Amino acid sequence: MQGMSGREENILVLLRLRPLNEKEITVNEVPAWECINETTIFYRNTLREGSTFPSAYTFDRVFRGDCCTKQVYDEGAKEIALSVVGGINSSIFAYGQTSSGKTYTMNGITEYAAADIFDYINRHEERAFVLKFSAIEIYNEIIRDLLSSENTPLRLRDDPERGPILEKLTEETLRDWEHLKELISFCEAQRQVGETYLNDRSSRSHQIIRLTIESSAREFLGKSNSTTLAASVNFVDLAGSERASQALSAGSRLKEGCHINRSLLTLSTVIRKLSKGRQGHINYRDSKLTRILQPSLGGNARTAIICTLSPAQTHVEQTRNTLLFACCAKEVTTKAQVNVVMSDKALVNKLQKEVERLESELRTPGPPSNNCDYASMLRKKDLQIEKMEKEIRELIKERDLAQSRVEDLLLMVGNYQKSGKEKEDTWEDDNSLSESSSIYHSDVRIRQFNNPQYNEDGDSGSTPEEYPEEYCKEVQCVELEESSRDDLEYPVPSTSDNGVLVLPLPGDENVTSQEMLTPVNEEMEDRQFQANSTYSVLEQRLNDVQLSIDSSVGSYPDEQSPQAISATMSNFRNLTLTRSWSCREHYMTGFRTPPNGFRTPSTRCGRCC
Ligand SMILES: Nc1ncnc2c1ncn2[C@@H]1O[C@H](COP(=O)(O)OP(=O)(O)OP(=O)(O)O)[C@@H](O)[C@H]1O
Repeated sequence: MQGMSGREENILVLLRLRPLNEKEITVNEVPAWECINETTIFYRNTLREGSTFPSAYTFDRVFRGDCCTKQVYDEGAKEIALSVVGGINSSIFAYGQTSSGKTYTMNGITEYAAADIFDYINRHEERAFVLKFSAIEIYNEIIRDLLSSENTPLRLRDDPERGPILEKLTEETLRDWEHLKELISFCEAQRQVGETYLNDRSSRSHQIIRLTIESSAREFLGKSNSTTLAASVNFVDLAGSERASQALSAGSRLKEGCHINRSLLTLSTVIRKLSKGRQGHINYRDSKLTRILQPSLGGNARTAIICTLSPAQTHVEQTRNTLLFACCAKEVTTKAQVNVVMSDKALVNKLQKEVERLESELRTPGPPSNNCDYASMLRKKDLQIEKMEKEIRELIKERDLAQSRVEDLLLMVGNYQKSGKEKEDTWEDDNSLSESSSIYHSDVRIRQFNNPQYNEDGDSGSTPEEYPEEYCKEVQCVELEESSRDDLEYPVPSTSDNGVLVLPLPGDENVTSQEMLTPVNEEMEDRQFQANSTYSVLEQRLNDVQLSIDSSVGSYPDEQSPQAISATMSNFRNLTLTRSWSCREHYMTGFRTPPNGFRTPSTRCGRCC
């Protein structure tokens, strides 16, 4: 059974003052209580007695002695009782001292409510209804089935879903109104009633008549989506509290009175505790009555309590007790909910879907949610690293290109220096321009580099074609490696204040630009400067990207999957910096540049970097 969460509401508390009965009139009782309006009852004798008790009490509704039970039902209990047709459990109680009119009231309320339920069923032909009747009494703390002639006590057990359950309780499905009347009469005959001084027909037990209504929309009957509303309404006629001295009870009556009072005391305690909130232990289990009524007292049912009063001055103390109970009860809240029962088909359908879902989960076990996060994080980081690696490759290319331009410029400078005023070209290769970027003009001629390290014999006339190996640029192939990052801080050509290009040479670090180079024309200087700038910028960018990768990899959580980490690290290791002298610059044949005279540690191999 599923419950749709409902709103919290207070127990409805109604007060019914009965008229003075014959006995009371005989002894010249005068009414001590008066209903001064629809919600307030007033004690007339406060001033005369100088009582410290309040003289006025206010409730949801109070009914004078001349109000009929129909009015009490219509203006008080009806709304609560009929909640049952909408799938909400409800309970109507009558509480009060002996002979105050509980049975009188509840008999009428039960009949009016049942009549309204029948009427509702007749007016709603679109729904199929099943109406069930059951009745019990609690007599001397023993639960009896009032529909059974056997005197076997019923066992009460607690069901975690349905609450308190009475085992083997007879439940009659009602056929019609006559059938209901028949059953009510049968229960009445079965109930423990005894004569006391205060009441000729005093109820010696608590009686609970229960009507259970199940309804389903006819159009969905037998279909998989069929659901049923199911709820019960309890009509509770409590035994009345009594003073042995007033009831003049003895023997079995006295014993009954003790049980009645004890269970009523438990009920009062439960109500008092509930009225102060639900903190702490609520002693429902102290009596069968409170155990059975638990859902109606602090649970999911709508509840109305009709407190019945005798107006006689002789009962003023019991009346005050009842008023005190009523005051506590009006503070108690319940949270009514609609009870929906699924049809067997709908239930099977729902369970089948659940089984399918679980099976598919088993087939494709997903990682726990945090692993899932890590996996997506890893994927993201891998993509980031991949992108950065690409960027590095491009930067290396650009940087190498810039480096080669620097070298070309140096070559040109050397040639200028060597050829002096003759300005005689020793060789030229227009192809060299093919790989040059836009900083070169087409009319720039590349001249032979005049470095004794590579041209010891001074054979300036040798062409690249004649010495292919010598002209191959054997460069430092630098692979990224954290440990050798310092190697990236190599000397780069710079321009001196007087406009000469300063190029440090290996093994001759003190050689000045003047000794090495002669001033070149401004255009050459500009180009050299641009090349140097580009080169430095590229170096810086390369470093930045490397640092970014370092931080990306470093930010991986420790719990990453080992495979993913090792894959990432292997990518990363491919970028480690190592020196290699075996790599030859890829443009060695196409770009016929003479070997330069100094190592350029920043020059990297285009293949493996
Ligand atoms: N509102 C009323 N109007 C007229 N008569 C009433 C009213 N209430 C009760 N009576 C009469 O008072 C008498 C006692 O009523 P009832 O048996 O209902 O009291 P009770 O509270 O159920 O008592 P107990 O606890 O002993 O069973 C009955 O004869 C009943 O007809």
